[in-house]
Amino acid sequence: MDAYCENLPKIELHAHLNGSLSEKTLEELGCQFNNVEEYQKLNKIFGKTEKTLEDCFELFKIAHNVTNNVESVYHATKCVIQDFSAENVIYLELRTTPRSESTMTKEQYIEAVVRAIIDNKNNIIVKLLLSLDRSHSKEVSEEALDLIIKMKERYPNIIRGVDLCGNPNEGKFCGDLFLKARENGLKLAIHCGEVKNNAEVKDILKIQPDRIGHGTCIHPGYGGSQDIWDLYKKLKIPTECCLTSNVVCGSSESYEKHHVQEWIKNELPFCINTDDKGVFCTSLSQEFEVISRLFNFTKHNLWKISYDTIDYTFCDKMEKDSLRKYLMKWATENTK
Ligand SMILES: CNc1ncnc2c1ncn2[C@@H]1O[C@H](COP(=O)(O)O)[C@@H](O)[C@H]1O
Ligand SMILES: [Zn+2]
Repeated sequence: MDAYCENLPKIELHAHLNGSLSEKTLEELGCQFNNVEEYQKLNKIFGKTEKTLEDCFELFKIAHNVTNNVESVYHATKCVIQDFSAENVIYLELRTTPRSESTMTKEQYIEAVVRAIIDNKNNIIVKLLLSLDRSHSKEVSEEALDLIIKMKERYPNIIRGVDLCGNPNEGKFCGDLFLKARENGLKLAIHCGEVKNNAEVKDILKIQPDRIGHGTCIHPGYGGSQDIWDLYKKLKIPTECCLTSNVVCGSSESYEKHHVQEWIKNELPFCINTDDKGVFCTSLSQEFEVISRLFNFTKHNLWKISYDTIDYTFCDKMEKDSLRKYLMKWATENTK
């Protein structure tokens, strides 16, 4: 099964650039050995306390310290694309928060990421989602959104959507920003219910994002409420599940108790993702192995997850059709 998960053509829809850097990439970017170890420390403790989610947000600073100029942002993006491609990810939606540093503006940051995407599209389709960080002030986010809209007009085939990310215990969801993003042709993928916050989850669901991230605390068995779950079941918004991320951060008690089981039981749309494969020391193949073990999935079940995920991507119809064709052909050649 492990080889099958590795070989299966996969679709990754929830990967944060600076959380996805491998040990090798961090070293190439000049990261010290002890900082690389620190970046990966959560996976080693795997002990989950309430504090680990908070710890996690500290770790991104390690990557941010070495992706602080256009060359390093370009290199980081290139390496992450190549790493995903090497494990047979055929379609990747990478997300990142535009960041300014003393040597680059947010616009130059986005340009560097886009350039790396354009230069590294062998055997893989890559789209970009730009993130707003919930811990930033509304003014900062408004300005960032205007830039995102401008850049989307410059690169309409690459920049496809907006994400809301950042420490879920900080800041808040500003619905009007996302409505504006949508009016300007951007798709919405919003981190939703990573921690219990029923009022916010309701506000997010009400604007009907195209996808939600995690969805941990929506079901009543996981801190949500019955009316929120009923609303979710009616809307059937595809949920980006990131099992290892949730277990390592402690937002899920264990793989066995992960909320994805409610999606499976109720036949609700979900996809499997890595979130931050560098920080959590995972890969998309590994996430497929986890889910296959948990639910005794057959090869066909796993293939179907990959195939259904095409529906939830933010690419054009023609690209979706070509992905479907590719997976169909792969199935006929690999299912004996
Ligand atoms: C663990 N669950 C999560 N929940 C919410 N936001 C997360 C996250 N994991 C990562 N990020 C967001 O992604 C940024 C790093 O990548 P970029 O600098 O944008 O490429 C983090 O700073 C955080 O805002
Ligand atoms: Zn995330």
